[in-house]
Amino acid sequence: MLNGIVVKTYNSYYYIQSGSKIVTCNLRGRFKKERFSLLVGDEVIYTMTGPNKGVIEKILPRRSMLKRPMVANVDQVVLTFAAVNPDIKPALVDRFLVIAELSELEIIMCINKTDLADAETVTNLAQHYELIGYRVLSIAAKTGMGIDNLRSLLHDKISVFAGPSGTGKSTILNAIQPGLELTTGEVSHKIGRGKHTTRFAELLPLAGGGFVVDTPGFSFTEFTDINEAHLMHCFPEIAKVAPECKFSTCLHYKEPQCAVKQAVAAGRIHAARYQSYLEILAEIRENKKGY
Ligand SMILES: Nc1nc2c(ncn2[C@@H]2O[C@H](COP(=O)(O)OP(=O)(O)OP(=O)(O)O)[C@@H](O)[C@H]2O)c(=O)[nH]1
Ligand SMILES: [Zn+2]
Repeated sequence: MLNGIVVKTYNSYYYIQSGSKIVTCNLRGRFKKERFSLLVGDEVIYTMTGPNKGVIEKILPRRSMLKRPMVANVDQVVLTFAAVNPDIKPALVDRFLVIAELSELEIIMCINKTDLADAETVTNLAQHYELIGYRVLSIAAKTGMGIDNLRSLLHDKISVFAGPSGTGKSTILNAIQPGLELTTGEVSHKIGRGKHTTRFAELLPLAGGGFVVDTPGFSFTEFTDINEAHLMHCFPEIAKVAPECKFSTCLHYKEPQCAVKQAVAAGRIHAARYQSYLEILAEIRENKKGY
């Protein structure tokens, strides 16, 4: 019995990475009967049936599951923004943060292209998110600044990159390990992967251990899978204060004696973050009306 991780699926075959080798496996019939969908990222036990060929005997329990893209056992999301070009849009950052929080993965924020911005701008940006409690790395993929740091955070983990277009996701990956390229938005359009073609993500192995998902996560920022009451938990600084609100059902909107609104007025919660919260709350309500 051997242990491995599914790095790719293709035509009912599963490519299992075990140490440094790849074994092509299929599933025992009983799994097919159970209609179990084995995902990239799943850990399995297999036996060899020939040179580089095997059969999957057992699927180990999943630690996590990311829906977009569908990958099991992802540990963390690296949210990439650019200090400039394209300039950081705080409201867009907040939307990405909410979706990342929904996935319940560890979040690493990367502020890239710091070579193009002045030091003070970068420090202020980083501080804004650090104060909320996020881990922020200021990097420049082009010059290599901060890349060693990021590489060490990816070690032995399964990581997915996400962030607006043009912020440097592919460049960062290439700086971390030349040749390890993300399948970017543009590329997938070029080869015609429309929304009707199923496409499964793959895991790209990192030289020192760990994997990166080959396609960026959750780029469509719509809030369909979330309810109003849960939204505050995607804003750590709001969730922290919320228990002090007069009403336990407080959505921190029009309710009286709201500790969140008081914290905003006192400057303990950033007004722009609260604004993002209200905007997303309104969107969730709008979506609900459509049902
Ligand atoms: N000056 C500077 N330019 C950078 C840096 N990182 C990336 N770029 C440039 O920014 C542009 C976009 O980089 P990509 O790596 O393609 O960005 P991406 O996030 O993968 O973009 P999408 O594929 O659209 O999602 C390219 O022209 C890169 O050369 C950096 O640290 N500094
Ligand atoms: Zn409240």
